[in-house]
Amino acid sequence: MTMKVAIFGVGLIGGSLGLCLKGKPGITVVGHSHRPGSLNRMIERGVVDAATLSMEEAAADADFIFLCVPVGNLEEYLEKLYALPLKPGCIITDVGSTKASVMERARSLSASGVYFIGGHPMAGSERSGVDAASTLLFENAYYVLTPSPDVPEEAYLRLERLLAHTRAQIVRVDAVMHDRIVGAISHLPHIIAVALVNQVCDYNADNGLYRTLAAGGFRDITRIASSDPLIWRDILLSNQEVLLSLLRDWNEEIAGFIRLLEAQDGDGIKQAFEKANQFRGELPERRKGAITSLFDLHIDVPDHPGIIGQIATQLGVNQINLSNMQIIESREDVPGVLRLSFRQEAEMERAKDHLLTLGYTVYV
Ligand SMILES: NC(=O)c1ccc[n+]([C@@H]2O[C@H](COP(=O)([O-])OP(=O)(O)OC[C@H]3O[C@@H](n4cnc5c(N)ncnc54)[C@H](O)[C@@H]3O)[C@@H](O)[C@H]2O)c1
Ligand SMILES: O=C(O)C(=O)C[C@]1(C(=O)O)C=C[C@@H](O)C=C1
Repeated sequence: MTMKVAIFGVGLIGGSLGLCLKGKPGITVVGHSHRPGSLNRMIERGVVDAATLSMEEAAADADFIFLCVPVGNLEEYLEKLYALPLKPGCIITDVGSTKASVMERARSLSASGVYFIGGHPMAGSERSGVDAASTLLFENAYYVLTPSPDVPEEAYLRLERLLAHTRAQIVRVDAVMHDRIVGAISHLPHIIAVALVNQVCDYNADNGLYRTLAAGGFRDITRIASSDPLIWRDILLSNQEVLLSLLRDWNEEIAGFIRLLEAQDGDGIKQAFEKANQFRGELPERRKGAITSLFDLHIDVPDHPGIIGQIATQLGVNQINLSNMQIIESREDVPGVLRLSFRQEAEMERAKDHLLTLGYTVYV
């Protein structure tokens, strides 16, 4: 039996979902766009089986409908969809970065036999559009679902089964709680990144050295300032109350630093860094890649061409099965620059012994 999945808004997130679902047994993916120019691109990019400008055509007989449009357009899409004849049992879900407002609107629109389950994959990028879509975007990320209490468990489980193709971990969260949490760990950081870049720009635009010298720290903390302005306008407006309260707390945090500096309180500054180090060190590491591996080695390798090939060859010659290999771009959380992953602990131990005898520095 074939399942039809309709995706409205085939950009970064919609396109990535398409890549995860298209070609899976029994699944057909249809993409909808409001712009004629986008249809060919989504087909060329291979994220959907078919593309249409017609909402009716996309929604007809769909088993699942994903709304992947900007947050500010979700309500309008919901209203239009609920006015169409939808397949009984159809599940409508969204990927919007806020959940309370869309859940409320969906509640007011309910149609018999059609279920709305709010969704939000906690993975993304500062890039947007279908060209930025990736099969691996959701792998090992958390994917929040916010079903209202009247959604039958059967429907929830059906969506959960479909989303297994994303390889994300599904987590059920209350919509209001969701908005409070993502306000703090996603929306406020975007505001701060933008404010930081704008502060440097506003006060120093005529001194090119600021741009030249902007190194790792500035770039790390401001990557997300390059995010799509329209997408973020909608997200921030939709989470207004939560953000206003967080920004007041932020003012307090900054005022604390002003006081520490004015008082030349070195211990206080050190303590602030120690506290942040500890909390941040406890964040679970996110891993992306085709293979979920269990046993990892980190090794330091000298930076010269061919070294990675040599290590892979040395392991291969010794019949040690390597599952995955990753160069670690950001060294902040882990020692070593190369991660070697093994399915079996014994295999990892053999690799460690072998690499040690070859003189590498190895961390388990
Ligand atoms: N970017 C992220 O990191 C991220 C992560 C998780 C969730 N989200 C959420 O996913 C949704 C889509 O974001 P994205 O990053 O994929 O954005 P995107 O710009 O890459 O994609 C949005 C898509 O919606 C389409 N669209 C349809 N109607 C539109 C309209 N009236 N105005 C503008 N665009 C319209 C666009 O053509 C585009 O294909 C948003 O609700 C966002 O909050 C984003
Ligand atoms: O990695 C990024 O670039 C993101 O901004 C992703 C991010 C986040 O803040 O973590 C952004 C918005 C989403 O709704 C979910 C994830």
